[in-house]
Amino acid sequence: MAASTNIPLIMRIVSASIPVSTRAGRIIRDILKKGELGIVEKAKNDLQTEADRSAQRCIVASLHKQFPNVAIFGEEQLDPSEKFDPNFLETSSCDEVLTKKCPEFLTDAKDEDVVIWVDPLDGTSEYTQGLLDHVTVLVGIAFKGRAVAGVIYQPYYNYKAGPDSVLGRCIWGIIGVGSYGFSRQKAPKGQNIITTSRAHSDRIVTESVEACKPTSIIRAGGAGHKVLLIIEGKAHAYIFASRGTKKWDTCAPEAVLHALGGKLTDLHGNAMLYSADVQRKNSGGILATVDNHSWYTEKIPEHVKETLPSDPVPDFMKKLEKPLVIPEIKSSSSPVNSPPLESQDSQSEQWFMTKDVKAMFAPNSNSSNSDNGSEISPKKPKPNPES
Ligand SMILES: Nc1ncnc2c1ncn2[C@@H]1O[C@H](COP(=O)(O)O)[C@@H](OP(=O)(O)O)[C@H]1O
Repeated sequence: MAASTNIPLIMRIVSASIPVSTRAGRIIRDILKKGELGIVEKAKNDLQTEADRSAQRCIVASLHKQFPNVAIFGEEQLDPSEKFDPNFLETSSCDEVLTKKCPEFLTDAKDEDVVIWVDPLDGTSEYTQGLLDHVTVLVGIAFKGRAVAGVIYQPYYNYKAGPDSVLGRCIWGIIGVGSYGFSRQKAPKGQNIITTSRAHSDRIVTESVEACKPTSIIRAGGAGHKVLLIIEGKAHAYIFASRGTKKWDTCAPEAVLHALGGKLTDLHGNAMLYSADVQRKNSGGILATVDNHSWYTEKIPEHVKETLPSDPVPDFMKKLEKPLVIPEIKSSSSPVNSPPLESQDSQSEQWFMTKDVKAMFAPNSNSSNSDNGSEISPKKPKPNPES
């Protein structure tokens, strides 16, 4: 049953996104089982399957039905005339979320403050190659342009563990509430394990990883999966010196990581921006860590940073009132140790309030991009993201 509207919006969206992403995960498994993947090459090295399409239809239709005035952006551009099977609508909610107290800075979130970023199948390339634990479903929730909550469903979690194991798991997090659904582990002491892309690597990606002096490198698929490697202590940092990922790849993982005291930023250490009018590409690359974030940003070569500038600040952020500091999340409250690196981060996150939240829905003047994904936006700004 859908949650009562007395409950703060962000809590209701997270509560709804857990069964929705779980359902999408089931769709992904069913399609692979049938073996009819319907692979389309959207661009060089960028695949889409029937699982991406069907999972997105389920997620977007289900969330839109429950939150008709919230903007939703999905990775896949789908044919709107295609019939949607109402059996794939999921409108239940997760009670566990609703028992948590909404953090104060999110209690008054209005429909127009919120954007939902959906990657129905992160790790598509790995899905087609049978590397199934790399696959995740990502539902990220942004408030006033920043990632604040996320759901990561891993449909093939436990798939090698035998027929008696429960297949799939759901990880979720809200900044100020915490992250749930996984077992947090320490990254090994005395090592510096770095994870990066396996399918979209190049010379610059490798050079940037090497500059951070890894003791070993894990080349893995999916932004969601790589953030899970960090929060479960299998890697110390996720580094991707490329503009290849988009907002739907990072919003949910960023929020889950941030909610437990970690950080996901661009390679400069600057915040990712997730309002409706941002460009879709993460043009400044990705750096995700639980500890020692600034140690890594300092190690990235300057010439790499020059080729990967931070996202341009969208118009609405330029009209900000004074920055608002939100509760700092302490990673030390959980058993995570530092990599063998010298400095500790002490930067506190800064959050911003806009004078006029509607401004964040204004179309932006950036150039267009053929890879916009799809949009359901009740305030009908035609986002015009830059490539
Ligand atoms: N050069 C590139 N071109 C297209 N997509 C890219 C890309 N680099 C990264 N991505 C996308 O970013 C996500 C994480 O990449 P990776 O698995 O290589 O770490 C994947 O999303 P999807 O699997 O949802 O398409 C991947 O397709």
